[in-house]
Amino acid sequence: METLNTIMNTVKNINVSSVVDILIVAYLIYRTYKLIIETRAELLLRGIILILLLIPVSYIFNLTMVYTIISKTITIGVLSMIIIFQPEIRRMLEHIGRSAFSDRRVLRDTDLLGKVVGEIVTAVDNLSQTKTGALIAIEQDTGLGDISETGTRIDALVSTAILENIFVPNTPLHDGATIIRGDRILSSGCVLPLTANKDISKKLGTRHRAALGLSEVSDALVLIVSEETGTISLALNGKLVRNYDKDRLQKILIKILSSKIEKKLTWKERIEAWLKRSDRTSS
Ligand SMILES: Nc1ncnc2c1ncn2[C@@H]1O[C@H](COP(=O)(O)OP(=O)(O)OP(=O)(O)O)[C@@H](O)[C@H]1O
Repeated sequence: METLNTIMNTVKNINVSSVVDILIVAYLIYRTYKLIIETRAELLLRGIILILLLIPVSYIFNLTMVYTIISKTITIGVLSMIIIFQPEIRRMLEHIGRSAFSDRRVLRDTDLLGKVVGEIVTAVDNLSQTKTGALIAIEQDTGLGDISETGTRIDALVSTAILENIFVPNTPLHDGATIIRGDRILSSGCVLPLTANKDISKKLGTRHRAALGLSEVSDALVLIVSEETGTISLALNGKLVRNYDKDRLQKILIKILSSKIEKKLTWKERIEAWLKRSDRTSS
């Protein structure tokens, strides 16, 4: 009866600010869960939940030693988690920042997007056929300004010829990554953060590890051409997918980048884009 009264009192005290409070906390928990579930932190999270469940269990069954050890080490545990999950926490904060203040960095015109992707894909395909090692990061919402400053500024329109030229072996800019923002090549010879993921194949060297590393801390699309095999790979959100051919690569890049366009268009722009599309199909 007492419990019921407490519940009723709590329900009565709920007001707008408590609803907002609950919604914000629920959103933060959801985003954290989604981020963790996509990363190597998932197994660690399961371990933490198990340990946390031990607190009430040890209390109920009077397991004094277990209870004391877990409850006394929990503060150190939280601190360690912040250190261990630093990349994931950073990504989460960036995700939140991105949703709150969406910027206009990505290409907003479908025709231009098709052209830029076409230039990149042709370059990557040609580099793959000549087994020329390459690393290209396409910026999305996470700004890559700090990364681009580690290299040499190019600031040229994206073109197959320039991209191929950049990666010619033994030329000054071929080492490191090239960063693309919108329809421009921002800079080349950039240093990317290496992944600390121990699960990836030992056969993959630092080029692939650097691509994965950047994809873990940003939403960039990172393309890799292997110097050894000519294989084309794509790193995105901490995952590496290998063996792309020209068509598949073109499709996936258009799909991902155009989904960003749709999201960022205003209603007026959406209607204009729709009218443009129907004009094209009727003529
Ligand atoms: N942190 C980094 N940031 C950017 N580029 C890097 C980084 N580390 C290595 N690279 C690039 O990767 C090249 C070395 O590639 P390595 O052979 O180790 O990688 P790999 O993954 O085995 O690729 P490949 O199949 O092309 O040999 C370097 O010459 C440099 O251009």
